Amino acid sequence: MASATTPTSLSLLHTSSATSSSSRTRSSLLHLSPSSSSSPSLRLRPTTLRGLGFVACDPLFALNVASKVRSFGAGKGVRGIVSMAKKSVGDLTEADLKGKKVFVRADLNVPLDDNQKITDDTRIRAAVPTIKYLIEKGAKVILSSHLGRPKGVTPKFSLAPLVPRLSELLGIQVVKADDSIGPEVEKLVASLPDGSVLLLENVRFYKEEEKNDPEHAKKLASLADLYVNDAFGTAHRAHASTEGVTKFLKPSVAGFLLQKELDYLVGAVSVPKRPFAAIVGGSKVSSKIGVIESLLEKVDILLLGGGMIFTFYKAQGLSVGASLVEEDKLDLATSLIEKAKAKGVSLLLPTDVVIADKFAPDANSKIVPATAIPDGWMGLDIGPDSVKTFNEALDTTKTVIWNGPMGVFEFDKFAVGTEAVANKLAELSKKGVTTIIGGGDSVAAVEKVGVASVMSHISTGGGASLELLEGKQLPGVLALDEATPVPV
Ligand SMILES: Nc1ncnc2c1ncn2[C@@H]1O[C@H](COP(=O)(O)OP(=O)(O)OP(=O)(O)O)[C@@H](O)[C@H]1O
Ligand SMILES: O=C(O)[C@H](O)COP(=O)(O)O
Repeated sequence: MASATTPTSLSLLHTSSATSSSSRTRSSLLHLSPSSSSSPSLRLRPTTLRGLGFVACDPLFALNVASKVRSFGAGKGVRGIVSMAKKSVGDLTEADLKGKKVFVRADLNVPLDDNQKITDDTRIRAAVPTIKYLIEKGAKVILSSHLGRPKGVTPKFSLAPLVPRLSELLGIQVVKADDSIGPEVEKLVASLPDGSVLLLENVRFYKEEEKNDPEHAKKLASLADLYVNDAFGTAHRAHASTEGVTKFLKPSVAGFLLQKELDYLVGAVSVPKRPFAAIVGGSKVSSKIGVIESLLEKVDILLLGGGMIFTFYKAQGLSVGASLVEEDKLDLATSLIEKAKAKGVSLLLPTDVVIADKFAPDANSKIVPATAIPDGWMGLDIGPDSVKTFNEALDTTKTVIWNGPMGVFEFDKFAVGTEAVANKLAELSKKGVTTIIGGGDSVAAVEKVGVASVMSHISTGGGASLELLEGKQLPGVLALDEATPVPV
């Protein structure tokens, strides 16, 4: 169990001087002096972080890594190591595509307001390059997606509101089917001219979709000659339109968006330019255990923020007032700290926090050292000293991945730490650091700050990006055809 005593001089996290089999270098020591009345004295000893070596790659991507790594990260559009493992839509030529019916699974699961207006079209825009490539090569695109989690046919989850924006972005009128299988759809498919797009109705209107029913997959597949999966956000689901259809359609290849997501979330993360830092925030440590454990195998620096830090503080014997704590995860927090130490990863926890007297946008707030959170107050953001330290650590890096906000960024008063991280990453990105925003609320934060366009990569996946960062393999990706190996 964690010690319940408050240390007088707490080394919140120190890195190991132990050497490991990896040639990563690490050092930095974060000292916290709880006796200090203002902010704790904090010293990040000069780091000697240098990008020296590689970590072990996921087996799927081990092939040819060494030869590809030199070119990786040269900029957007680079075909990195990961995309080499799966056959790509870019491998299909005009001869392969002209006049062919191509079943494209995209993730067009976009937010709609009460008037059925799209409030964020990112996922539609992200699907455009693959569709454009196909229509320019004379293919007949049969486009499919889910929207929401309907139980049976539900008009408010129809894909109809997406047609105008899709047509506008593609520069052609997209035809919409009222179903995703059946004779009416078959008729529409038969009448498609080369270079056109037919949007099927929400594939989740059939329960067989999520059950990955083989007969249903066969019906979807019967509409087309070949298959392109570009639905990264749904690639962690083994559904009929993401996995099942691949059994009946050859070739089954990856779209450009799927490739790019894998290039960054697996490629850049497995073989990063070093030093490599991860910033992990969000509400609970329990939902990020897999991500933290997996990243500890790969990073040189790990910065933690968000609600989860209070479980770490408590595990270290600090008082956390009314802050969010997962009592049953105290041992886990301690073991993650130990693991970081053993791996030689510099794990930095915030040294000061913004506390509030209630969980509300208009709460009274103040900045206190992490060691001095009064009873009844809750930490809702990281403080300015922490931002400074995080920035200093980030200044040493060449690759950064970020998942999860630093505080309750939905309330302006407690959005400062999250926005500071977003701005820092934008600054680093402009200097050539590879910056990857790993989905979920951190994407929303980056967009709120208006720096989304400068990041190296912003994931369109929530659950899918988390699963990838946990080191899991995605069924929608695994089902695709292997690429022809490239000689080393
Ligand atoms: N100190 C805190 N106390 C309570 N909640 C917090 C704190 N810091 C951040 N949060 C909340 O954490 C939430 C995000 O946590 P979550 O674990 O869902 O992160 P995420 O990875 O960005 O999202 P997702 O899992 O949807 O991809 C936000 O709603 C934010 O308000
Ligand atoms: O929004 C998402 O994360 C994807 O579209 C997947 O949706 P799902 O969680 O309903 O499968």
